Amino acid sequence: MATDSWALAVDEQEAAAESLSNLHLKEEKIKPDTNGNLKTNVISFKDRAAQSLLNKLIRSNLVDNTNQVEVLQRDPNSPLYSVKSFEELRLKPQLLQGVYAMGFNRPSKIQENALPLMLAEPPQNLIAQSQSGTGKTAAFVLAMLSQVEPANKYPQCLCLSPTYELALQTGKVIEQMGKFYPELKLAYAVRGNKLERGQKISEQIVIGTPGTVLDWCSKLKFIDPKKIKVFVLDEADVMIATQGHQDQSIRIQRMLPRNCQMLLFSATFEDSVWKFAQKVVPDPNVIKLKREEETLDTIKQYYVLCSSRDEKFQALCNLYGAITIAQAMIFCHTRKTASWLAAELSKEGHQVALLSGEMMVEQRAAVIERFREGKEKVLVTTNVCARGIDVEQVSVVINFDLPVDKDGNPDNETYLHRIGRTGRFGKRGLAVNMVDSKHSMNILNRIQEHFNKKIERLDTDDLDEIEKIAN
Ligand SMILES: Nc1ncnc2c1ncn2[C@@H]1O[C@H](COP(=O)(O)OP(=O)(O)OP(=O)(O)O)[C@@H](O)[C@H]1O
Repeated sequence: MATDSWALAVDEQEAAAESLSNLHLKEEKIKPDTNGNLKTNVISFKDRAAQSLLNKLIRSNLVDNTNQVEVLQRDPNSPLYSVKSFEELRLKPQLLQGVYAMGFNRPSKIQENALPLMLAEPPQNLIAQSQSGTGKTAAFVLAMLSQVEPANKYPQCLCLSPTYELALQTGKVIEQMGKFYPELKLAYAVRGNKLERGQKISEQIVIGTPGTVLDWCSKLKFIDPKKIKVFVLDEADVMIATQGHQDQSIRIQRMLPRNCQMLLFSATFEDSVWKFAQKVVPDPNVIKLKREEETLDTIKQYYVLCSSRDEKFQALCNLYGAITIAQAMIFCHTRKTASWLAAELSKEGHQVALLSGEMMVEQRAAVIERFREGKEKVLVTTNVCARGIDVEQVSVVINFDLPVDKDGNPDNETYLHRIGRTGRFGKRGLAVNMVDSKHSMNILNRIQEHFNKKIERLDTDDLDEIEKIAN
């Protein structure tokens, strides 16, 4: 696939403007409504899409996963077929070359089961759920490239992505994996990619956002939907966060021929995603990869009693004075506290990175990358930025503020995610919670009760005690 053959005639300025506004991830402020109730702090479409893009940008390889795969076959009588090598799939030679050129040696867990189903004859429909980074994109790209006939100069594979940026990321994977097909071309159906009315496009694969793809299939007739052989709906959980996308996706699906293969992928499977998936994919096979259980067993948890923000800062300095901390992540409740803390720590001579909700996704990815490389030793962040970040060297996690949900109750899930950053892969980690009021003591007690794990008190004025816990 030649790079110059790529039909990305996007109006650059418009796209860039859309990108800036779309990815400006905002932390929603919790404000009481007229009745004094706290407003729901829903994760918005923008947040989900930005988080997904961030994960893709910072991920360097497959997410480690040792968990069970559940397969629900449409025909329960057919034998379960899984592959341990790409050769077993009998891929076309150009495609096998593409796979190896990407550095893949063997299929990932989800690919072991999904690929034989997707590449079966006749092709099977599939709904697959598996956490981000487990190889879903690569799997459906392989399915599309296996079915496409480059000699036929019309769209045969259609892939829906929630945003322009996510479409581009998937496009890059198609480009890399399909590079040994010289005739293959890809078109981006995204806002700003203006084509002549009445024109039919010759690219064999089209990837785009639902609104534009719908226009291209119906109003503008650039694509003949009846000729589509593979339809992929990626990131279904992000997609359904906007009502419009759901309706548009379903309308596109209805234009496709009955024998078109339908594939849907999602990182999570709430009820709403599942309902949507069933509308889009008739007679599906279903594959789920269970999430790796995070536990707190290998993490020593402490709390420090303070009476103000300044005291919390002092306690933090005492900790740093007493023990050697390879890398630490410090969580604050608001952006303002995070900026203040980062500035104070810098004044003390620490190399600090600040991850803030007002940064764009690309900037955040760069900060995380630097932290991963060890260029900074402390990462100060608010919760919204830090989901899913894996940094192996992080030995200490500090909750400068305890995690609370929209109603001010303890957010146990977030606590687990934050603390889980330190004790990965069986390593022992240290977590320190700063408590500065009766209210936060109450939150801490409820977190202890929830996990049924004692959080010990630590006196940060007692250097001997701190040294003991570090060993
Ligand atoms: N079989 C494989 N062997 C080695 N690396 C792989 C394999 N499959 C995928 N990868 C790599 O692992 C990373 C994650 O894969 P991929 O993007 O397909 O995951 P994903 O589940 O689609 O994630 P997301 O939900 O964020 O889109 C990528 O860097 C990809 O190149």
